[in-house]
Amino acid sequence: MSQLRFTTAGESHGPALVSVLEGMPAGVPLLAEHVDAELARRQQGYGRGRRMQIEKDHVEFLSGVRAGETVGSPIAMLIRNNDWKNWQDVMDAAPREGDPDPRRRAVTRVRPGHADLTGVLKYDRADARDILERASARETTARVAAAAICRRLLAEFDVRIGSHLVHLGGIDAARPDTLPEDLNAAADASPLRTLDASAEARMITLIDETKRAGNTLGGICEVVVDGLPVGLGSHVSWDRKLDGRLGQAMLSIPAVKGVEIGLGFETSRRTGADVHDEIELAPGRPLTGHTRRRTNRAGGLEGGMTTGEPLVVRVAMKPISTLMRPLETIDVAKSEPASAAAERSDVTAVPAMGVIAEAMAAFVLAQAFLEKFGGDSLGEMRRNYDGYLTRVGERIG
Ligand SMILES: Cc1cc2nc3c(=O)[nH]c(=O)nc-3n(C[C@H](O)[C@H](O)[C@H](O)COP(=O)(O)O)c2cc1C
Ligand SMILES: C=C(O[C@@H]1CC(C(=O)O)=C[C@@H](OP(=O)(O)O)[C@H]1O)C(=O)O
Repeated sequence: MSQLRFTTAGESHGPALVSVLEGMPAGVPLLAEHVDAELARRQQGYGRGRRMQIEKDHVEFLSGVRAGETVGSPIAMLIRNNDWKNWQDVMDAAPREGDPDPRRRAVTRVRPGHADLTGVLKYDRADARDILERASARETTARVAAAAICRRLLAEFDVRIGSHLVHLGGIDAARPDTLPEDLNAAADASPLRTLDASAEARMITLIDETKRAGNTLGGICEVVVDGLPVGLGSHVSWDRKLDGRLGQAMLSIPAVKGVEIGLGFETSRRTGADVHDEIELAPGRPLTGHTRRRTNRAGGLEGGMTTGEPLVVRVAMKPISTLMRPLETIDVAKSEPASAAAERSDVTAVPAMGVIAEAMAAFVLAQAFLEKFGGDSLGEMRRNYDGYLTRVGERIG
């Protein structure tokens, strides 16, 4: 079992979210503002609904951090839901049939594409609110908080994680051959987190039109990680392969339905000569053992291990399932056809999904770092890291 793990708790309209991260070494510099900066990035993105105007996510450390440094013990975090004050009576009371406020009635017109129907059947609940409160992507706030600490650890080893939106609702955003040095600074500067202003303008028009039609949109983000050393993960067992672990982490994000590493699905359409990355000597590149791939179609992974080239993962999100012009469904209380429940919703949340995908990558990579370099303190880990790179550097050349 990996030394590093996290768990989250909390309902979307409950008092707060909780995140507990265990296994972080002592000595990692950490302030609440590091976490808050990532929480704020997750809240961005044109196309989100009213909820994001209500929340201003802020972390409170309850344990594991002293005077701006981790101390090695579990780090418990609290993020309060501002919307709680508007929902407290709904969340505390049993639903009331016939109440004039629709929020106080049970959610029975289950939404196609959300967890509502499957959840009420599986957990034997009369009110789909008992399901949707936890299925909600509000939970990803707690993931981003835990991962912000993983990012702090990785930053100590000059690992940088960024993402940008490359597709929305049928419109591609151009991907420059050379990504900006600071990918997130460039992406975060625009409302949809693209690197293509002209495609983005068309996407914004599409979001506005889709909103007027009561419909929703999905899209794709690309996560890029640089600064990784060769050899994180392992080829020896299925559950140690880093590509498999990244795939699981990405697919656990609500509404994510596809993951590609490097060229991904495109590799199946090409011959080997146009897929595999030729290798050459490259003195002065310690992270790759002084070698270079002439291309990076593998996206930085071979045999379930990092090659030391940038890690490139694309993540696809389906359209949001709450439509303001609702789809047909059934009412599980009345056993009759109905229009799906719809109160408020995002039109699209793909830019936020990109930040969540970065977070999941940060967690999996921090796990892999700790497995490779171990250590109860940052200093111990650094000595192991330096020793490994020295050894790798002596192999070739
Ligand atoms: C950042 C983010 C925001 C989301 N916002 C909404 C929303 O406003 N309304 C909605 O119905 N689904 C929303 N979703 C998607 C649902 O949470 C998701 O579709 C649902 O939990 C069912 O899970 P599945 O799509 O993975 O099967 C959002 C997802 C993410 C990642
Ligand atoms: C609260 C967040 O996302 C929510 C995810 C979500 C869902 O069904 O997944 C539904 C919406 O919540 P509400 O029903 O309160 O409007 C989103 O706003 C968040 O990202 O912080």
